[in-house]
Amino acid sequence: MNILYKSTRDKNGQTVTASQAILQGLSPDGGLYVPDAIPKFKLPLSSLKQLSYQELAYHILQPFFSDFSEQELKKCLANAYDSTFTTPQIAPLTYHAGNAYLELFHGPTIAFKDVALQLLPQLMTTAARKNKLQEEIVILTATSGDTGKAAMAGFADVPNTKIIVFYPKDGVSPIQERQMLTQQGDNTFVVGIKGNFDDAQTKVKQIFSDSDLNTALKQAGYRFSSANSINIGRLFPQIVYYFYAYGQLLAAGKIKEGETVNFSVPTGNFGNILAGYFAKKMGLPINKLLCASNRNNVLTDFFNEGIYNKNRPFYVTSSPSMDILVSSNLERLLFYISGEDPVKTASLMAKLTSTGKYQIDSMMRSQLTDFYAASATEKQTEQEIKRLFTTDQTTIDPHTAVASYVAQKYHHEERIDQRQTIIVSTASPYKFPHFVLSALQLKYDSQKPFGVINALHSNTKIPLPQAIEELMHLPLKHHCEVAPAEMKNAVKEILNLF
Ligand SMILES: N[C@@H](CCOP(=O)(O)O)C(=O)O
Repeated sequence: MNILYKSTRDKNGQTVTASQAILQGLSPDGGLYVPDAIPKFKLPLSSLKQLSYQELAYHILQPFFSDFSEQELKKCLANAYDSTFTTPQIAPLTYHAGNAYLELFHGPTIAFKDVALQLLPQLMTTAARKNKLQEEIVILTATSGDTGKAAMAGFADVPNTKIIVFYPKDGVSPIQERQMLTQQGDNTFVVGIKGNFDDAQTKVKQIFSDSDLNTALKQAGYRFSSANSINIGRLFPQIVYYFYAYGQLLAAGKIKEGETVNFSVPTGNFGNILAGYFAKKMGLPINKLLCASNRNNVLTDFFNEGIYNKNRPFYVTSSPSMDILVSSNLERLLFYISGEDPVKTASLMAKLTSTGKYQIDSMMRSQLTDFYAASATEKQTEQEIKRLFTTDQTTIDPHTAVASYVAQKYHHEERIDQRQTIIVSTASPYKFPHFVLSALQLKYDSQKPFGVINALHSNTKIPLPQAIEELMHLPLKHHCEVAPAEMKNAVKEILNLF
C-alpha cells in the first residue's frame, strides 16, 4: 500500500509523500495533511498481547509512512523508544478504583507528547536525507505547556535543525515553564508571549505561510516545519498506544478479543483523540471516544450542539495543555465527517477565521456518533484528584483528572454501557504540584525552593522523576518575551534574517 497525503482544503488532488508531508508540517494552502486512504490493521488482535511497543509501532506506522524503508523505520523506532523511557513498556496500563489508566508520562519530559516527540526528530532527519534536503529545518512550535518541552527534548542538538517554541507567559504551570526555560542545546530557543495559546498558534500558522519570510528563509538556507500535532509525523505515532492499551487489556484477561472498549481522552488541540479515531478506523474495537475538556469547553459544545464557537472567554486553568479555543486537528475530523469534502472543510475553516464560529449540517452531525463529550470544572477536577487519592492512594495530574471525571460522568449517564473505559493519563502530577497539593488539601513550604515538589514527594511517595530532579540544578537559559505581534520579528532575530 502506497499512501500519499493531500490537504484537507485542496480540491485539485495534489499529493505529497509521507516524508514530504513530515518535512512540510502544514500544507501550503493552510490545510492539514490527511492520508489518501486509512490502512486496516492487518494482524490478528490476539497478536497485540505479544508485540513489543516498537514492533507494534512498526506494524501500525509502516503503511502510513510507506516511503520509508523497513530498515529506516525500524531504526527510527529503535532510537526513539529506548532507555530514555523509564519503562520498556513505554505506555503501561495500570488499574485504579475500577478503571484502567493508560500511563503516557514515562518519557524524558513526563508528558504524553514524548511518545511522539522522541520519534519525530528521527522521522524528520530520515525524511530530510531521503528528499536530499539542502536547507536547515526550523521547527516552529506553539505550546500550552507540554509540547514545547517535549519537542525541544527531542530536537536538542539534532544536526541541521533549530527549534523555536512560543508559549503563553501566564498560561503554563510554573514547573512546565521551568522545564522549558532550562532547556539545553545550542539549537533551542524559547519565547514567552503576552497572550494565550491560541494567539501563539494562530501567529505560528501565519508565519508558516508568510511569503516574504519564506523567501528570506530560503535565501538564508532554512525551511520551516512543525512539531505540533498538525504534523503527521507527530499525529500518527499517537495511534500506537491505543492498540497497545487494548493488547494489555487482552493480556490481563480484562476483555475478550474483539470486545469493544471506550477511551476517555483529555483534549485540547484534538490530536490525541484524533489518533484514537484513526485507531478505530484502522479496526481497533473502540465503542466511544470520550472527548474530555476543562472549563474551555468549546469542543463539548461542538459535539453536543453542532456549533463551534470560539467567541467566549478564555480561561487559564489547572490543565493548561487543554486551554485552547481553536483546536487545530478538528479540521481533520471535519474533513472526514463531511465525506472527505475539501470545499466544505475549507469553507468552515474560513468561517472560523472570519466570524470565530461555524455550524455543521445534519449530515455531518450524524457522523459524530463515535464521540461523547463532556467537561469538568476546576472544582470537579480537584474532587477527582482527591477521590483517586482517598480511594486508591493514587495521585493523578489535573489533565488525567478531567478525563477520569468525564469517564465517571459517562458511565453514570450511560449505565447500560458496561464496557471497559481506558482513561488516557497524559502527564505526571509532578508537572502540576501546586494544584495537586491544593486538591489534596496538603500544605507546602513556599519559602523553600522546590518546597512544593518535596511536599508532593513526601505525601505521595511517587519517586522523583529525573526530569524533575534536573530542574533543581539547571540554570535558566532562555529569557525572551514578546507580544504576539512581535513573534515574526522574534523568528527573524533568532535566525539572523534582518
Ligand atoms: N496541548 C498542547 C498544545 C499543542 O498541542 P499539539 O498536540 O498540537 O502539539 C501543549 O501541551 O502544548
